[in-house]
Amino acid sequence: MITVPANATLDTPQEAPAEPSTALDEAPAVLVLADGTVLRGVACGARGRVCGEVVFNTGMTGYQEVLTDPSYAGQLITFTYPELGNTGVNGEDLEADQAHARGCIVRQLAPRPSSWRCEETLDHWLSRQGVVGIRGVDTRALVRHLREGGSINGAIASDGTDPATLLREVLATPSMDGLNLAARVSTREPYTWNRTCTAPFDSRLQPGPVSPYRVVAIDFGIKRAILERLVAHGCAVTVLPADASLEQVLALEPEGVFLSNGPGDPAAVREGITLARDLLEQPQLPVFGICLGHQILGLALGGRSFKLGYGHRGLNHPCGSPGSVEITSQNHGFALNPDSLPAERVRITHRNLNDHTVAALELRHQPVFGIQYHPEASPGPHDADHHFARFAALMAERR
Ligand SMILES: NC(=O)CC[C@H](N)C(=O)O
Repeated sequence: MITVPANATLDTPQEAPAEPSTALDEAPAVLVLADGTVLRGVACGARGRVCGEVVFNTGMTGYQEVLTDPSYAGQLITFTYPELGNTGVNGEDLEADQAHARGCIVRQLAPRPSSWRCEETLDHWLSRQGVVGIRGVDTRALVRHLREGGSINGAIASDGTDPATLLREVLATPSMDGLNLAARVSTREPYTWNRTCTAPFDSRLQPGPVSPYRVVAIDFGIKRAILERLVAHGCAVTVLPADASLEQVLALEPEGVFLSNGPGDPAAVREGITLARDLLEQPQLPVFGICLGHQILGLALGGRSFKLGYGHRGLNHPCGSPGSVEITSQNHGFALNPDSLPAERVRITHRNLNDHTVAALELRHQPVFGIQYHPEASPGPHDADHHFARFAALMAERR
């Protein structure tokens, strides 16, 4: 029997701090594709209606990194992982200052996130970011449809717009292909970057150089994780806008130049292709391109790009070179035509083992290489992080 002394004052129980509201929107929403397909669901994120290319990502983690990756600018992303938002949203796992995806299509939104890093619910963050979402969609059926018919334009509406009206809007919306989307997401002003990720995950890192390698990164939609990995591998980075000229780059006396990832059709990034062509005239200047940067290198070499059926967007894509396989993080809708690359200058070093498309290339006689996949991961496996060390080694050799 517990007795409480008469003079004891039992504090009145403090009101538990109000949990952030996790009540989900129950308003109807609809997804319409350009081929007339209609999928009904429930609103989440921002209310409204958006049009864009409907793509899918098969990753089981990393929804926050994907939604903020500028490479997804203008796209409506379907997540095949059946429940999203499990760990909420935090202020660190961002690849840019804002979400760049326009829409989010999910099977189920976790009603109550659970993570010590959670700062707000995904639903609330999507709403603040202006990303129009739809949940309760049969994402398996949708992804099978996209795989069979290819990526396609579509629209999400949670503002009561009827499917027929929405279809007319989709059909009236021009394709993004052929547009220079990199120019829209690139920085307007140069800036420097010297932070690495808070938890360097690569214990194999060699001690950095006495003075960091001077790297100029061209921002076609650069992911923050790439900047962090360059710094982790001993670089001090100056980021220039997508339309930087050779003179602006060389004025910074770079030891290496990085061509970044980014959205849209690589053939439309004309200033970037011109710059890459000029950089290739500097025979001893190390150049490293990732994803869009890799494609721009290939185009600058006289190669041609083409659009994949439904793209590669996920975290488990095997890419191989003789004797080795890397499990890679991928997000691209275009690829380089291997037969269009000049074999006397270019060696294709890696292929995507799912469909044999070009996954990486290097120049035979210059310190230049391109990676179609994402060695910075974020999200995804870290198998390919060594490509950053390879870039650093090319600069170290020239010191
Ligand atoms: N992540 C990227 O850099 C994407 C490159 C290009 N926009 C593509 O879709 O292929």
